[in-house]
Amino acid sequence: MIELKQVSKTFVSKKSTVKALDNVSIHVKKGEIYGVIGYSGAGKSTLIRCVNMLEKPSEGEIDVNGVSMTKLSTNKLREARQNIGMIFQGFNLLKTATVYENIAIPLKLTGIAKTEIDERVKKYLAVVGLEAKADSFPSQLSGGQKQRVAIARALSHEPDVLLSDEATSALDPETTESILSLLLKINKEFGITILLITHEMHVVQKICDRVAVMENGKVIEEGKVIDIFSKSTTDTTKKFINSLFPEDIPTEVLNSLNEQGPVIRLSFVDHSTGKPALAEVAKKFEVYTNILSGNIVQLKNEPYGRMVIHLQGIQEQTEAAITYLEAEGVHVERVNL
Ligand SMILES: Nc1ncnc2c1ncn2[C@@H]1O[C@H](COP(=O)(O)OP(=O)(O)OP(=O)(O)O)[C@@H](O)[C@H]1O
Repeated sequence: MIELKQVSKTFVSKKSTVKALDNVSIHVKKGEIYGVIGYSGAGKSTLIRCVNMLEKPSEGEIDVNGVSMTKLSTNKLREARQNIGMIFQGFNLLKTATVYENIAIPLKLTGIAKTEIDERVKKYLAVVGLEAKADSFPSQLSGGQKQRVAIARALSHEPDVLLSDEATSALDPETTESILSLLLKINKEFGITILLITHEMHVVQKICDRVAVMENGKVIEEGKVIDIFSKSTTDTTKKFINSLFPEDIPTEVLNSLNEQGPVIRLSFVDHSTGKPALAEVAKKFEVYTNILSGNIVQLKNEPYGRMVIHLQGIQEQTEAAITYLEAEGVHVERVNL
């Protein structure tokens, strides 16, 4: 549905040259929610802005729903953009227009008949749960409500693709949850393909099917969210995942525990793997298992858990326990400093 082929973007000014995108290739499939995560300056905004040609790539090709965006004339590009909705961190609503008008005005500009506009505004305000706010002005709405208006405005053009540029970054945690649920709902109900950029792993965890991790303009890891969680290879990706599993074990405690037996980090997909395997360890081997921290997060399609455990016992037994856990499909990492 969205394909970036070897896309690069270089910003050149008198003072500097910045390669914001460096040979990026990703393929977002029809109907999926695809996340791009990275720290500030990684190139995420440039990437998403290239998809609808708000930014023109220096090299490479971009296809959206079979249309080669990089080759379109200005007129054709305007047409193609109708098929690509976009929502922003700052909502981008017209302050002096009502909620109704914020959705209706852009529709009018595309030449849609008045009755059809009225139908669409009402339909999509209902989808985002804001029928009662049609006559309100943006200043009378909360941040979450403003983002809902922006989502209704994007949907009213009935696009195949929705681009989300840090749409929840300015919202509190509870409102973020409700907007993420809304994005899931519209993805499911309308089959809209969603490409989102974020710096919050929580957003990827909750709603994405696949994810690309960006650093210095490059995609450094890419794949199904569950695979990135369980098999990440780069420090940057690990840091993003670790943000969901705070461990906070003081250095002194860790050092003193390691003297009495290994401290290990277990990760597992599905509840059925981690905890039962640990219970078996306690039965089968002469080791005491002491849980130092643990958390299970719900990914879009499956749960993923992590625990930090201290195994106390003679080395032969603790090593046998680790081998057993690995054989049971639990990923084991030693926690040393
Ligand atoms: N119009 C521009 N002119 C010059 N440099 C730019 C321009 N836009 C972005 N850059 C540079 O390109 C790099 C990538 O920026 P980009 O905004 O795409 O990153 P980002 O991952 O979205 O970060 P943030 O979350 O902070 O916006 C940065 O070094 C930035 O300074």
